[in-house]
Amino acid sequence: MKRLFKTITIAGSDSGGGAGVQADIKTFQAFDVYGMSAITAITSQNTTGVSSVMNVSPNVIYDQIAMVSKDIGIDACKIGMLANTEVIDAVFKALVDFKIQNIVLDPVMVAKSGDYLLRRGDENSLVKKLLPLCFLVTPNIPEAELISQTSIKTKEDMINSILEIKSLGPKNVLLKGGHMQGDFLTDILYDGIDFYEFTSKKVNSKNTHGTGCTLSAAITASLARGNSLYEAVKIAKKYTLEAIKKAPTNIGQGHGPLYHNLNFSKVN
Ligand SMILES: Nc1ncnc2c1ncn2[C@@H]1O[C@H](COP(=O)(O)OP(=O)(O)O)[C@@H](O)[C@H]1O
Ligand SMILES: Cc1ncc(COP(=O)(O)OP(=O)(O)O)c(N)n1
Repeated sequence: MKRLFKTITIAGSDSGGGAGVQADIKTFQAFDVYGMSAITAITSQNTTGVSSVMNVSPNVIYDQIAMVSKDIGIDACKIGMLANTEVIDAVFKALVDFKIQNIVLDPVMVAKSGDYLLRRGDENSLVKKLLPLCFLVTPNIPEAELISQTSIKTKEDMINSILEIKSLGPKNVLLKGGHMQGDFLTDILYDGIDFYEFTSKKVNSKNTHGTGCTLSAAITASLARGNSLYEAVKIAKKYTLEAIKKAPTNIGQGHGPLYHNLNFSKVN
């Protein structure tokens, strides 16, 4: 009988299917882990932007996490869109109450379309409450600039920002370089001792909606499967790059989604 590793995404729904819970569940499937969700918000979204958002009540978010924790169990947990401080508080309580481990936080703040997904001014709640609980936090460049209160233009700036973020409590930091200029993109991982660089050629494509969600969900799935953090990031980068390269060209008029249907169940 087959046994599956169990993962949850605590994130918002993207009606367009390219980011949020939809991207995470597709990614979990590609890694052959059992995917569950605690939906934090319903966004009316397509490849061009977000038109409306309905936040799920903090009690219901807590309850979703409680129900799957008590019955099914969670090997690794990805956190994406949390809309405001009340939601952050409910998620914090559930993570503590149910002693959830292997927490990967993608500190989602603004979508590629420019729409705010976390209420402006509530970033500090995310930092203060959730960062200390995280096994890994995966900011992009603008998120890292905001969290570390530094400006990032160079690799040295990336390192300084990472050190600042690490001092806020997460066990490990992965600063994604997708927003940097140049033909090559470098993500930098810091485990408190060493820095590891993951560099790949930049794919010239506008179909990159949901790259951050996909990467963090892939890391979560790979951790659940028992890989080390370094291996998990390496495999997740490979998956995300492949998914960008194979992105379909007929989905929407704006930033289209990635191609998630890759079999990474045997990649270790
Ligand atoms: N055009 C691209 N070509 C190759 N890799 C990319 C490209 N854009 C982003 N990535 C990679 O996708 C991941 C997500 O990056 P990033 O765009 O920085 O995050 P976010 O989607 O949260 O803004 C990173 O590993 C980054 O290096
Ligand atoms: C519901 C929801 N969650 C997260 C995002 C942001 O996703 P991300 O992977 O950062 O990709 P872009 O939106 O920046 O392309 C989202 N849009 N919706």
